[in-house]
Amino acid sequence: MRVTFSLFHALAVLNWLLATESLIYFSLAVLQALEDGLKRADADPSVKAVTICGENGKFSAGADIRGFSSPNKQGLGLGPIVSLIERSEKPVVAAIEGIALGGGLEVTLGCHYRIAHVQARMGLPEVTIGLLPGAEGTQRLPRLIGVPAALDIITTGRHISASEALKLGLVDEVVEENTVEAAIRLANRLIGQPLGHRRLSLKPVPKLPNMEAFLTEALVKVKKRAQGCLAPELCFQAIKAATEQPFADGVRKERELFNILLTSGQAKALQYAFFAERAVEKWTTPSGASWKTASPQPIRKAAVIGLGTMGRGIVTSLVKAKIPVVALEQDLEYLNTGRKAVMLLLEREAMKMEQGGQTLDFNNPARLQFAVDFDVLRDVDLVIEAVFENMALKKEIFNKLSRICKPEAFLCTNTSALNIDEIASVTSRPQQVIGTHFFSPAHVMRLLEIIYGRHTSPTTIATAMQLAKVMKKVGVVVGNCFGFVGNRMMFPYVQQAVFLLEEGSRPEDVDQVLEDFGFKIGPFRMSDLAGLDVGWRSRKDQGLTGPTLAPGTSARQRHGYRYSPLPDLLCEKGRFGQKTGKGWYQYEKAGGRTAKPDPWIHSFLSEYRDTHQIKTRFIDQEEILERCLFTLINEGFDILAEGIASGPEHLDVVYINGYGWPKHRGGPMFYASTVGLPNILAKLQKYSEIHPDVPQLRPSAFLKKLVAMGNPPLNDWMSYLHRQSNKL
Ligand SMILES: CC(C)(COP(=O)(O)OP(=O)(O)OC[C@H]1O[C@@H](n2cnc3c(N)ncnc32)[C@H](O)[C@@H]1OP(=O)(O)O)[C@@H](O)C(=O)NCCC(=O)NCCSC(=O)CC(=O)CCCCCCCCCCCCC(=O)O
Ligand SMILES: NC(=O)C1=CN([C@@H]2O[C@H](COP(=O)(O)OP(=O)(O)OC[C@H]3O[C@@H](n4cnc5c(N)ncnc54)[C@H](O)[C@@H]3O)[C@@H](O)[C@H]2O)C=CC1
Repeated sequence: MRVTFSLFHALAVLNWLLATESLIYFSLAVLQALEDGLKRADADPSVKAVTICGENGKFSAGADIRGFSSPNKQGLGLGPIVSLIERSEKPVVAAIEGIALGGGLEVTLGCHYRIAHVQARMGLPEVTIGLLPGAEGTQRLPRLIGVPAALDIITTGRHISASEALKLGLVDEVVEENTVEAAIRLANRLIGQPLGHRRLSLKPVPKLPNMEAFLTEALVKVKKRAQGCLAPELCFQAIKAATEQPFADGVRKERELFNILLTSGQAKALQYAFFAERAVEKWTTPSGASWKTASPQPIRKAAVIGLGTMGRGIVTSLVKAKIPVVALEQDLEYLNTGRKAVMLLLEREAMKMEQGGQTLDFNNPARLQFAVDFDVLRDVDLVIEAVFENMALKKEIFNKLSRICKPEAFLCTNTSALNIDEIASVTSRPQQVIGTHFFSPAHVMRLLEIIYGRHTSPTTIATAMQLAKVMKKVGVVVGNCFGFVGNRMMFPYVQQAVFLLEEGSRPEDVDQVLEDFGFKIGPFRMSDLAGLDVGWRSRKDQGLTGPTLAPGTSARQRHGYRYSPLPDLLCEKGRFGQKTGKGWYQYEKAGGRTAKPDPWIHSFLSEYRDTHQIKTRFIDQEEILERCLFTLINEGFDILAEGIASGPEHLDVVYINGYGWPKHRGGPMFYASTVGLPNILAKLQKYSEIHPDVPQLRPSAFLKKLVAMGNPPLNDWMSYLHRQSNKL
């Protein structure tokens, strides 16, 4: 950031570079230089007006987030600097280009006027990193744009466009040309004019006829959206203070609330998640392939095969990303059903986009084409297969694709668990075969698990990662194993949930504990939503249930380990979840969404326990939480040890973006580090002794090693993988 002194006697401009670093966020040095520059401008009689702008076309991304966890908390001095700007007797104009976020936007609120470039984005995203705008932003913004708009921007942290900012009155002017020059021109025009009415701290908060009722209702909404996250509610409290107290008292309240958040575990977890998401972009594989050296290929046209639950969402995402797409089904009947579903999704998306001033063009056959004939795939650059989860079918499709598609085309599978190498083996181009595992609903969920096989080339991985970015998804590169990262960790979690039902819990008890922990939905609500038949089909294919099961197999054992047939029994009764109106819960109708505890399930479980002579016991919340979460985490340690993921942040990003893990708890591996690895190990050992026939409860060797090495911080875990430990 720099301060530009605009001289009165001519349009000569003195540029004063405040920071030698070209960072877009504040360091302590930038803040110091900003303060010094302002003081010098005030003291210099030849300076008549001041313009503040950023370097390299970007105003500022706010404070350096890493500074919040450093001992000398960088950025804490910004509030007084914003006041200093506001008090200046010389007009100060902000020239906003690129981004003005967090403390960056708060600086502009101290300025007397704000000019933004038409492509600039603004926002106060502190809430997303567990904080609130602590440089007096919660007090100035409501005074400028009113309480409802300020509440929306501060409690959601969303970015707004320059045109929205202009409508809200957040900026005074939007320009298409050089913003700094426009700001200097304005600054020169303002010289000598009164500034009192432009100082936000002196203005009252605009009144609403029903402020109290509005705030009461708003708090309910904020809390509902927050799902256990502290920052949105404290943002609300700070804004409420602006409506009730004079500016100085409001600022004191803002500081008090900011300090609560700053020292909370939630802020640490959310800031960890911010950097984890960026760290996974820099992918590497054990063979040495890396984002640094691999170049993505352009995708000018794509195809999706199968327009079921997943295919529909994938097509929608591709259309939204402006990639022309061919959508293919097995016959005309399926095609028509799929087409209707896709069009409905696109219409809804178009409506949402229109509200934000954007358009979505999908009625053009050059953008979206429906077909049943594989021949139309000859010119596509990339295919995403999303047919039934069946290896024989997937192999048939890949063999066909390999023969029909042009040699350079990439072949992707949306399988949720199957072996990528086996699928690739039937093609003549295994180096261009990759798993692209979307999550349901695919046009909404941000995660894209990208699974490389033994022969997958670095170019293919880079292309899939680039595709994720274009589709506005978070790509996470992982290795090939049954269930990859996400589902492999999910299996023991769901398995424990079902075992708990056998032992005495009810679906709603287990779900409640995990939802209270912060999951968007518990494991049983989630199974009902995804469809119980999906897992049933997979278990039948694995020979765990169904006609291929060896006669005489014990009902509750497979391969010598504990097995629960409960989900199979439900499917045999046609209870597939929401789609059939009955699953672990009952619904108002087939396709219904509101889960109600089902007395039928309660008596079914009771009969089941009687049949298998299981003594029902009361299971407390602690046991439910520990058995579900610690087995999931335990599997995560095995995944790391096997090199399936290159670091714990990969697992955390997968869980936050694909499985509804509460972001303010930082992901399962971060959570494990906060609980303490010795505690997790001790609990797993305890439960494993009670249930020796459940291998998933046996502590991972890597977890044991980390505990033996003294419970190192999460950042260091991977360095212990290949180190010898003589303590084991
Ligand atoms: C900016 C982006 C939109 C850019 O996105 P994109 O182009 O996609 O690039 P990225 O890959 O995301 O980022 C590139 C690169 O930059 C890194 N980075 C980006 N922003 C930051 C940042 N703010 N800090 C650190 N690093 C950042 C990013 O990690 C990438 O690097 P890599 O990881 O190496 O790849 C996007 O990046 C974005 O959205 N950034 C975050 C923006 C944000 O959240 N800003 C808000 C920050 S918090 C803030 O600004 C608050 C304040 O400034 C308030 C000051 C505190 C005042 C406190 C006063 C109260 C005093 C009370 C205490 C008193 C004590 C007492 O009295 O006792
Ligand atoms: N449902 C979910 O939540 C998730 C599913 N997946 C995976 O995505 C894939 C698809 O799953 P769903 O969409 O749920 O299945 P689905 O059963 O809803 O849809 C599959 C579609 O594939 C079509 N199809 C079958 N054979 C075909 C062929 N030869 N040619 C063209 N189309 C054909 C079917 O007609 C059907 O419309 C599976 O591999 C599944 O494991 C992955 C993530 C989540």
